[in-house]
Amino acid sequence: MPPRFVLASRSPRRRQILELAGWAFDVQESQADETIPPGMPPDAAVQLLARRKVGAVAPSAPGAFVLGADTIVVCNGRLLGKPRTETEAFDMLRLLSGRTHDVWTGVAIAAPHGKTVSFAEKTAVTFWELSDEEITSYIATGEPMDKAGAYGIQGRAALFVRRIEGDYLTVVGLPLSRTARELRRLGWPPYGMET
Ligand SMILES: Cc1cn([C@H]2C[C@H](O)[C@@H](COP(=O)(O)OP(=O)(O)OP(=O)(O)O)O2)c(=O)[nH]c1=O
Repeated sequence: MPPRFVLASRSPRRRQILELAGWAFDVQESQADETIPPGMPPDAAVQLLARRKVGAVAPSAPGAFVLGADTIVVCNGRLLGKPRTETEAFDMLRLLSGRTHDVWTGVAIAAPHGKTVSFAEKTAVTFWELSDEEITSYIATGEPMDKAGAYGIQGRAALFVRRIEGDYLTVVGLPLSRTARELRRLGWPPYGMET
């Protein structure tokens, strides 16, 4: 039997991105601690969290490829995760206004033979200046609350973006082309299951 592929995530975006590759996969929510050790650089932090997400699911998916990912926004040396309140979302968007920030996504993949690899990708995003009214009406859409940096580039916040440098899908939560290349080295998709 060919190995299964399990996406360890509750994020609908990651599922949709992975669907672009055309592989059959299952989704399993992972409950992992998302606290980052103070002072850890962002590329290491997103890989650590992605590995934790994989580690929470892998024991219940023996013999499968298990993939987990984590996204954070870094602006002016501050690491921004998901906002806990609308006030926090406002402060994050105010910080991002008129500036260039980095979006880091870490990916971890556990292969059936027991090895786990991880990597991180970065995309730089530049926002136009945002007025307080723009920020307030964006927060009222509800879009910011489950997203790192309090915005979703794939939604209304597309209107905030002046330029990006890097893979767009790194911002949405999964750098698909790099992921596919890493997976190929680990033997996915198996012979005969290529799309
Ligand atoms: C910056 C940005 C982030 N995001 C999302 C991607 C991630 O889902 C989320 C960051 O939170 P994560 O903790 O990376 O992921 P999650 O909690 O949504 O899902 P899981 O841990 O179960 O895989 O922010 C966007 O959808 N669009 C964007 O433009």
